[in-house]
Amino acid sequence: MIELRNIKKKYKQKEVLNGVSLNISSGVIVGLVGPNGAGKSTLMKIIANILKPSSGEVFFHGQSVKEIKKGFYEKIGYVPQDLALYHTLSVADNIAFWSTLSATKISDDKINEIITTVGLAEMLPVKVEQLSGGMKRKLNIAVALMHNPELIIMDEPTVGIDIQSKLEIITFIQKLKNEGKTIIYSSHDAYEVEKLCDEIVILNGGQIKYHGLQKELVNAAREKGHLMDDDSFTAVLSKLGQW
Ligand SMILES: Nc1ncnc2c1ncn2[C@@H]1O[C@H](COP(=O)(O)OP(=O)(O)OP(=O)(O)O)[C@@H](O)[C@H]1O
Repeated sequence: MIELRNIKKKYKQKEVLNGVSLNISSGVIVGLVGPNGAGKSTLMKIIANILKPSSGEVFFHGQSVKEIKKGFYEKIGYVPQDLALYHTLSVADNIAFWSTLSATKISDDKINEIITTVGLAEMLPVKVEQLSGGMKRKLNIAVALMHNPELIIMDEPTVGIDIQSKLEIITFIQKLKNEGKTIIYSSHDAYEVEKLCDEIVILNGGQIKYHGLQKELVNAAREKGHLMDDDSFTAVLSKLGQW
């Protein structure tokens, strides 16, 4: 579904991505992991076509995203790391605003469905600034997904929230996968990456150091001789700088 060919990205003189090539199949959840500053957010923005690479190309269903115009943004949902919400507006007004950005009309049924699924139906009249951190995160996800995209890019969507909200969001993402969505998911949380992701991509030093099944990651780390405190998934994710 998504193919990255030799993506490079420099911010001024600083090289962040240095030749990233990757294929992502439909219907999988891919965990994008790596140490702080590895370039995960940069790569996700490039896939979402909201940031241009310095060189290289992204293909969506075989077509370069440079050539796909408006239709591309209808097919993807991008959940940014920073909240993209109007804090002085109500939940309902945020939904109304974001739904107008979609080229195709989003039905009230679809909006109600997603707001109910993320547990915010009772909060529609409440201003965003009065929501808890977890509720804001859920709304941030909901507004990015109202148009029912087939590819979902989520950049640390659960950062800074309590475990209960985190579990609810995990359940919601599993539901999206069961609906056949393709999801690229960045997180530093070993628990949720292990629970959610079918495949793992490790980004470090501007390059992909591993792309394979999540279940095989611990074995791969052992075979590569990475030092781990134990054989847990958490131990591998805590040492990504070694890759
Ligand atoms: N707009 C920008 N201008 C200059 N440098 C940038 C810009 N955006 C990111 N960087 C730098 O690029 C590098 C990669 O940043 P990026 O946010 O993509 O990493 P990340 O893997 O998502 O990090 P984290 O896990 O901490 O969120 C960092 O060194 C960052 O400081």
